Amino acid sequence: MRYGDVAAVDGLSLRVETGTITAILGPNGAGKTTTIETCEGFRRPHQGTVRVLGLDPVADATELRPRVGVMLQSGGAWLGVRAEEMLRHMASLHARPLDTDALIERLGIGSFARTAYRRLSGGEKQRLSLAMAMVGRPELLFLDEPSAGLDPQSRRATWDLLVELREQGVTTVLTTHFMDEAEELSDAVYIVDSGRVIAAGTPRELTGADARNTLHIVAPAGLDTHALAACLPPATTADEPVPGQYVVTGDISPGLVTQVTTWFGEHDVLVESVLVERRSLEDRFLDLTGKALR
Ligand SMILES: Nc1ncnc2c1ncn2[C@@H]1O[C@H](COP(=O)(O)OP(=O)(O)OP(=O)(O)O)[C@@H](O)[C@H]1O
Repeated sequence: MRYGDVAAVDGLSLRVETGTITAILGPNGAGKTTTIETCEGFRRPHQGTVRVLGLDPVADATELRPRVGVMLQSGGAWLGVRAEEMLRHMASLHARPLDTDALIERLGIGSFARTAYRRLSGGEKQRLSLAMAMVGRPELLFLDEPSAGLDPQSRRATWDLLVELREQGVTTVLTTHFMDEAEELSDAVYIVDSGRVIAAGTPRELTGADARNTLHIVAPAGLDTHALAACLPPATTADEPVPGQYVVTGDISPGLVTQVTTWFGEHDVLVESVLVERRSLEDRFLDLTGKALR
């Protein structure tokens, strides 16, 4: 996908399994919105192929629209319409809508149900947009930054709803800047940067097995870290960046933790604390690109 000379999405390939939550994670300008809007049929790709539920999102839009719920980054409602009116209108367009009252309750829409769309706060608009995307009981949900601007309580309510929908077989594709959202909610994560997928997998795969974890040990200062490293597997490092705080990096397995604490014991050193720090998606992103997500 190009905007003039800008290649916003270039050779990006992703596949979403039915009944899962997939997160497209990346920094500003990575191409997340362009990707999702292309899947929604709002943009026609200059090259490549997009199939959504086996259909072409542009050519088969009429067939696809009733089966797909879309939450845009902004807009999607008339300025003067009241929040509840808009949601009930959306529900009336679908054959088997969700229980609108229950949705209003779950997403806390009741407190602004009679407020005109243009007067809603950012978070209120966000919650209404989410409800509008879900109310038609879609097979597939596209959510562009669903929890941007939400307070922690609304974020949690949103996550719980998405998990429930997954239990009912709904497939969700969402974009996010939030590592915890991707890590906690999604079955698959695509990390994108500069319009390309730079890593993909389950959150566990991305942060676990092949990612380097860290073991932090607090113990008396000045121990010989070279001697410690020499006892450990080849790809493991041992340092004392701050006196009395030791850091071991590598594939931190239960066996390695035992090896390290045994080494301290053999040197007659009482360890004060041992902490295993798992690499987060943010660390992984930094490893891959050298830049922070936000
Ligand atoms: N309508 C447009 N005209 C020109 N360039 C655009 C347009 N929309 C997006 N771009 C450019 O395409 C690139 C990808 O933008 P996109 O909105 O897809 O990124 P994003 O990952 O969703 O970012 P954000 O997290 O900020 O929403 C950016 O460089 C952006 O400046």
